[in-house]
Amino acid sequence: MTNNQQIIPKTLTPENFAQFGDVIEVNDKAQHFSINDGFTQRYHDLAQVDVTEEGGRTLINIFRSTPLEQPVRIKMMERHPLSSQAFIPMGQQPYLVVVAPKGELHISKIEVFLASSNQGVNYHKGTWHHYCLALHQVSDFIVVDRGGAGENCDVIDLDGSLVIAQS
Ligand SMILES: NC(=O)N[C@@H](O)C(=O)O
Ligand code: NI
Repeated sequence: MTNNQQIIPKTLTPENFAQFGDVIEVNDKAQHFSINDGFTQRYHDLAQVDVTEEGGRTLINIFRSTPLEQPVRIKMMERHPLSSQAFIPMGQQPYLVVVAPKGELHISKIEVFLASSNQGVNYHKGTWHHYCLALHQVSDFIVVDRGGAGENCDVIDLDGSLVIAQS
């Protein structure tokens, strides 16, 4: 039996997520301006969509994700070496974001964030992450990622000894 190491999720902010990717949210630091006769504020260019390597094209998808049993054990990490991948929640539930810096995966570098339903995330190319982790109820996410040739998903299986504190 491996030792269980419990990880307490951090609050997701653009600053503490910067090494992994972008946080897609309305905040006063984001570039924004009035459009549509003043009836709309455009929060502009919030994430670096990077999908064109090796002739890739943009895909817009919906992921309908079922929550895993709590407490969530981290049993895998994956990365997309050819593209970014963005998750934008469509519902009202928070969700978990599990990431590690690009390059060689170091278990000790895994970080867990609790994202609110008002926050999307965009993993930069090569950022290690767990697949989509909904909480509390089946949740839909708009997912912007890459379609095209080439292997774009490296997966590493882990032993589940990293446990995310009940969220
Ligand atoms: N497999 C797939 O399309 N989804 C994963 O990449 C994920 O991050 O959820
Ligand atoms: Ni992914």
